[in-house]
Amino acid sequence: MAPINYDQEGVVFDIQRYSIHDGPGVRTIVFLKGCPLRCRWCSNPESQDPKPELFYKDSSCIHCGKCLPVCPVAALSQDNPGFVDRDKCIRCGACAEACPTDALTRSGKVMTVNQVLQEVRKDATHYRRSGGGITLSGGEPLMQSDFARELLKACHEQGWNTAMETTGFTTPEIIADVMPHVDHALLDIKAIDPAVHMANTGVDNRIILENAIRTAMTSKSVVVRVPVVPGVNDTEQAISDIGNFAKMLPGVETVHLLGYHSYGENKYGLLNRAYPMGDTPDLPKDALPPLKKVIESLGLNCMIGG
Ligand SMILES: C[S@@+](CC[C@H](N)C(=O)[O-])C[C@H]1O[C@@H](n2cnc3c(N)ncnc32)[C@H](O)[C@@H]1O
Ligand code: SF4
Ligand code: SF4
Ligand code: SF4
Repeated sequence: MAPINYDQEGVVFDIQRYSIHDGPGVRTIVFLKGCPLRCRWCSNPESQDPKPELFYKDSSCIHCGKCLPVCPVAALSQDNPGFVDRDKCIRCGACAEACPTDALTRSGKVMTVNQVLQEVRKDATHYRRSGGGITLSGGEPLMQSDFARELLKACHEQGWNTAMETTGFTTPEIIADVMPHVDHALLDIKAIDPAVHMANTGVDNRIILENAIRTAMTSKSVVVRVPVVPGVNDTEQAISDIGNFAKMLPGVETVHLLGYHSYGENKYGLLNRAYPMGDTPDLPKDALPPLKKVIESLGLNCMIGG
């Protein structure tokens, strides 16, 4: 195996410590920026653009004007200081550094594998006791495949368990390159019907379904995850289609059902974007147990949440 490149850089938008979700034991979740999908319900809209970007919180702006002169490309307006012309913005972050109230903040920073390791190491004693480790999430972690691979290799070198939340929308070569370094793959399947998938995520699901088979054949443990979204896949038929697909993946025994929530809505506002789900209510709690039964009737284990 090639030596680990600890200087490999990636764009990380969050590191969450002490998570008890997204893999076994206590986990540190490292969120990588960039995603080729545009799921209408995505709870992390700041994850989608591969580069760092600005959040602007109007209610925190005191109109001091300190952000205006530091912008090298005049992407901020005199009349509405925090409003960002996102086509002009070169993501330098100077305005966020100048802002005294954090009305402007930058999401995403370039980190090396070594820098992420130093952060993750703070939880390492909990990994040993709980069988936990690191989970790569996003965004789509496979969009930064070189960084993901080197980070996963470095974690294995430390003896830490690795997991990845992915939708697998990438090339077969990247699956073959990265997935052998993942102990637990949490594989999202959002819809089997190609038209439904395209209309709600912006991409064809053929690659995803083919790569799900490749992932199942490459990874040590794979769980299929389904965000259950009203009007998209919250019917017994849609869930049964996903269950039947999961059932034929080698080694897959478990499906997680995640009910749609609108927790990410406010972040769309901070990015000056409209929320694609409008006022769609969160999936009611009683909608999931019957769908769980559908999965179980296919001979699979099913967990609500995950
Ligand atoms: C933020 S995604 C990151 C991983 C990858 N991009 C994906 O979608 O699988 C992590 C998990 O959150 C789920 N998710 C995203 N938005 C959601 C929402 N509004 N409600 C419920 N689950 C959501 C995804 O389906 C996925 O299982
Ligand atoms: S991030 Fe840089 S380019 Fe973008 S608005 Fe702020 S100062 Fe201007
Ligand atoms: S520096 Fe911050 S508080 Fe001052 S005008 Fe700019 S966004 Fe508003
Ligand atoms: S694949 Fe995941 S990160 Fe990408 S848009 Fe969909 S939910 Fe968001």
